[in-house]
Amino acid sequence: MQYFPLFVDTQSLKVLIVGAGEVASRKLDLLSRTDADIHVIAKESCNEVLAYLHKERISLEEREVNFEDINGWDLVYLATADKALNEKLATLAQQRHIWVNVVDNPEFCRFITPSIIDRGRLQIAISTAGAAPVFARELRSRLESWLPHSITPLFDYIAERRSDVQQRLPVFKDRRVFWERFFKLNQSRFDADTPNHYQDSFSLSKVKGELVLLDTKIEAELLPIAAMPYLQKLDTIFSSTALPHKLNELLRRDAARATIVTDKKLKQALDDGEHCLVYAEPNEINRLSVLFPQAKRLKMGAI
Ligand SMILES: C[C@@]1(CC(=O)O)c2cc3[nH]c(cc4nc(cc5[nH]c(cc(n2)[C@H]1CCC(=O)O)[C@@](C)(CC(=O)O)[C@@H]5CCC(=O)O)C(CC(=O)O)=C4CCC(=O)O)c(CCC(=O)O)c3CC(=O)O
Ligand SMILES: NC(=O)C1=CN([C@@H]2O[C@H](COP(=O)(O)OP(=O)(O)OC[C@H]3O[C@@H](n4cnc5c(N)ncnc54)[C@H](O)[C@@H]3O)[C@@H](O)[C@H]2O)C=CC1
Repeated sequence: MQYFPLFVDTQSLKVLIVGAGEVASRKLDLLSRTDADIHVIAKESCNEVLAYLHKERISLEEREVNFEDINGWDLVYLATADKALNEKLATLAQQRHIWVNVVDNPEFCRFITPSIIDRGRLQIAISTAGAAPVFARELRSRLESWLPHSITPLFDYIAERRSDVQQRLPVFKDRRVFWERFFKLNQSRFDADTPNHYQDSFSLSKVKGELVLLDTKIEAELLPIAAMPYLQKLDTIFSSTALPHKLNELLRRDAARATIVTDKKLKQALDDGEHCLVYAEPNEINRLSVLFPQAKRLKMGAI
């Protein structure tokens, strides 16, 4: 992973864009939605950039850029059509520890711009590490049509209720179960039923734990897609051997890990409502599937 995705707080972030052509205006379409202070320096500006000036969203200086301009910014975008100039300014920015993006030159980028699906609090960023921006754009259009715009107020609604849920359900695990129930009932819609789904998620009866069994002979990449929701819900993973890397990638990252499990301990965890995975030799998995007939035994291509 050469490029690591992270989400930057744009409040009081100082951003400079050099160049005000088509590409600069595309970056501005995204940046203008943030809280950042944006300044543009360009000899000439296209109409789209001027529109942001007229809306007072940016400040603009129409002139040649100079080396002293690359000072005192958090982020700098270089979008002039002059390759040598962009490279020189990018090198200066790097020397001054300013994060820099050169629109047509990943080699000189400290960070790159992803394709973004903007649903308010929900932000999805897609990158191909520069390999195929058009693929990123097309994946974005598919996700855009899949995620309704009403998901924006849904996440505002949820954010306002986080502390209510924390107070009403003091145990961490109960809160997770609560949110899982809520999203199952409500899906990604926000409508008149959403408050009912919210209340109903508190009152549903306590869910039972779940045991998932996987034997060491089964390769992670051959597991069916239907197995993924089980792997993503796990509270505890029991295994006396190291997990193969590919399997580990599929498991819920913050699940607890334990090496040895007694039958008694496993039963207790299930009674406590935990989702458990046991990864062990086929003989041990055979034994456990007799002992816990309700367990889901993962197989290649099917459950
Ligand atoms: C490395 C990166 C640096 C950066 O700009 O941050 C970069 C670099 C380059 N882009 C080039 C070309 C094009 N870029 C687009 C579109 C987008 N490019 C974006 C990001 C990025 N572009 C970063 C990597 C992102 C990633 O990880 O995938 C998006 C996501 C965001 C945005 O720009 O706002 C936005 C889609 C937004 C959306 O719609 O969702 C299109 C298509 C179009 O215009 O519709 C074309 C023409 C087709 C083509 O050439 O592929 C070229 C060749 C220039 C040349 O040949 O002259 C280079 C340089 C090179 O490849 O060396
Ligand atoms: N148009 C596109 O879809 C893509 C373009 N690119 C590349 O991105 C770069 C920018 O593209 P466009 O926005 O289309 O170019 P453009 O020519 O429309 O805009 C360049 C901007 O930089 C300014 N500028 C140039 N020299 C300057 C200087 N010395 N001081 C201050 N401002 C200066 C110009 O006044 C103008 O505002 C180009 O290198 C292009 O090859 C890369 C990917 C896609």
